Amino acid sequence: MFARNVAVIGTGYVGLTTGACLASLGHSVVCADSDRDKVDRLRKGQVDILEPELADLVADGTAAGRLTWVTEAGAAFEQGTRPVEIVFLCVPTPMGAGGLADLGVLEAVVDEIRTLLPPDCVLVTKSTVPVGTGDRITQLLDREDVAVVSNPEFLREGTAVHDFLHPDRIVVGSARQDAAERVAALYARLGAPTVLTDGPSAELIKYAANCFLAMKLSYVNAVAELCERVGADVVDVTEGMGYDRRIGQKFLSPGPGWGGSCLPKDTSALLQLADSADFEFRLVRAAIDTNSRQHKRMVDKIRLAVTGSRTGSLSKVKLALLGLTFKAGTDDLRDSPSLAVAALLRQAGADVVAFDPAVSPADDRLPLAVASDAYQAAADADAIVVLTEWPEFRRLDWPRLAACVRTPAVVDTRNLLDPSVLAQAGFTWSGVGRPARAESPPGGHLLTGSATASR
Ligand SMILES: NC(=O)c1ccc[n+]([C@@H]2O[C@H](COP(=O)([O-])OP(=O)(O)OC[C@H]3O[C@@H](n4cnc5c(N)ncnc54)[C@H](O)[C@@H]3O)[C@@H](O)[C@H]2O)c1
Ligand SMILES: O=c1ccn([C@@H]2O[C@H](COP(=O)(O)OP(=O)(O)O[C@H]3O[C@H](CO)[C@@H](O)[C@H](O)[C@H]3O)[C@@H](O)[C@H]2O)c(=O)[nH]1
Repeated sequence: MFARNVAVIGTGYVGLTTGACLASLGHSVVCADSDRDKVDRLRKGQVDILEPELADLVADGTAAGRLTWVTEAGAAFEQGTRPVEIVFLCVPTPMGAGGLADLGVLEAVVDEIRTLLPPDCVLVTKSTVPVGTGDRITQLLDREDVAVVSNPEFLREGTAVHDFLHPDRIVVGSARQDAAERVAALYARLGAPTVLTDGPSAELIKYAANCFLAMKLSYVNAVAELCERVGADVVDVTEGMGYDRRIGQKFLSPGPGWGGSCLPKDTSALLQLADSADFEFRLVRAAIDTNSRQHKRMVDKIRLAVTGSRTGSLSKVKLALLGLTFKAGTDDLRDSPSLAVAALLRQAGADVVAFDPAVSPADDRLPLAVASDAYQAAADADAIVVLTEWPEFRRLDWPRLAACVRTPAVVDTRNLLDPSVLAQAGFTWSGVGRPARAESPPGGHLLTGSATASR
């Protein structure tokens, strides 16, 4: 393998993982971020996101001299003795006006570095960008010698390092095949299937994949609703669906709705892209609508648990919310369904106190009270609502919680808890797509082979 000189611009979930993992593969990487405090912390080996293995890779790469840190994107090209050959753009592309991806930061960075890029280098977009962005970057650069390549990233938060080093596939697209191959060669040691294609196809693969995942989740949330109406159990239904290898067991867990920094913005951006191509992408529209409805459905469930009616008043009702991050294993609160449900509960007049193992009570990003543990959050609560599937919630002392609350009711929007454990502690339990039970259900059982259901 040839070790390459690489620059990474933006050191968030994607950029930091990219930089640290490429360094672990033997490449020399200089990481640039405009957030000076973050760069100072990284220089000291401090990683401020919750990602297993990332801090170790950062420390190893820094100690080996293969990872260095700068604050100006342009300064990334002045490091080391050999010129930077490949430059990754890993800056944010948040949801902008009308649901379009906001390319303001990305374009500003391209403008900042266009004259500073070393001759004959490759500029790679790893940020998620709409189809046509590669062509736009080529125009903005106005440099014949610099090739533009799309290399979308598919890592998940909470398993970012693992996903980067064990990818299902690598996608590289460009009008310049030689440049695409140079980028693909960076990952050669990973032995992953590699799709070499044109720029627009690579850009679309990213959106098409994320929107497919979002549709799968909205479908499963709709199946869960149907289960409730006809008396079926979604846990057994999805297990039975998932053994079909064309469907698979993963991404079949119903919940309070899908969220995070990617699926919501990417579904919106794909809708806008389709719209601009005069195509009404009704499936994606339905997935988004089903998701917003899911938040409201969770509030109705809570009303039912607390007042006995799906339309009962939540005014002055005290609710303990367990889980604020958009899924377990991350500290990311961006577009979290928990926050969407919490906002609806507050609008309905409820008094909410939350606990999340990854969110500090001193965190001032949140418009609600955060307790330092589940027992404090549950004090005098009319119901406990599980919103994020942190495994530690299963291990809570439920009899102790029963002694803290005003009414022993649990609404489990992730089907995380064992209803029989709760029943023993005196709680009523309601989940999503499952009959409300006091005892463990018989469950779908596999008579031969072994169950492999997982997210
Ligand atoms: N988070 C994910 O799981 C994930 C996965 C795949 C793809 N993506 C895509 O990757 C991109 C980045 O996402 P993220 O979650 O890593 O974002 P992030 O917000 O975690 O990190 C972005 C980083 O860019 C830095 N930055 C902002 N402006 C800059 C500038 N002008 N110069 C240098 N640095 C600058 C910020 O300080 C921050 O450290 C987005 O397009 C996103 O859609 C994200
Ligand atoms: O069975 C499931 C699986 C997920 N979710 C929810 O779906 C959302 C998204 O989860 P996940 O996809 O694991 O989160 P991300 O880390 O945002 O990863 C997605 O978005 C990234 C950014 O584009 C992509 O790189 C990843 O491939 C893609 O999975 C979260 O709210 C989860 O709680 C469920 O409700 N049920």
